[in-house]
Amino acid sequence: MITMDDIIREGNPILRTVAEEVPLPPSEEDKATLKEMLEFLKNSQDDEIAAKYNLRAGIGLAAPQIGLKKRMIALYLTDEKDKLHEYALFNPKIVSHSVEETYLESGEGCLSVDRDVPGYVPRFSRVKVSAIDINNKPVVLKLRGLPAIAIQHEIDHLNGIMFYDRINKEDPYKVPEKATTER
Ligand SMILES: OCN(O)CCCc1ccccc1
Ligand code: NI
Repeated sequence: MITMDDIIREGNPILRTVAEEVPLPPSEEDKATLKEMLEFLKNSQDDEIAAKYNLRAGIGLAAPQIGLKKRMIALYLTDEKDKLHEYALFNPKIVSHSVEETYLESGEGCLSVDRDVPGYVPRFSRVKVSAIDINNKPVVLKLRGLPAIAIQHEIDHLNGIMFYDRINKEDPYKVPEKATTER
């Protein structure tokens, strides 16, 4: 199982590389890895398992965070309407997005960043993402709210971008002009 020992921390150059597309159909090994990434998220949100293995709770994970320069991400979270968003995706791509921006009022964190970095992280309010699922089926996701924020955070990891790269350097709490607040 994936534990915090497997999570690459900032300073490791892997987090600053552009990950490679996964050749399709995905190999058994890549499918097993993607399943393990999703399993990690579920474990990290299970109080007992998280305490037993000292896991930090995460709603998303990108393959570079476990040292793999491959375009694979997993998401496991519920949105404000209590809908579960459980995704294990190969080669995700934002195909369109709103002009409108949003940001988490609490700011963002990252399993690869062992420190608080305060400030608003501007994200597109709504995104349309195309990807290949674990069964090699094409999927198109239209997301808003926390799921939209989370998938943008993960796709950023595939492009070597950390959440704090997007915080306004002069004024971290400057509200992005096209923004609505995500609480
Ligand atoms: O890359 C995933 N990860 O570091 C876990 C935290 C993910 C995350 C945290 C806040 C807002 C969006 C996404
Ligand atoms: Ni992260």
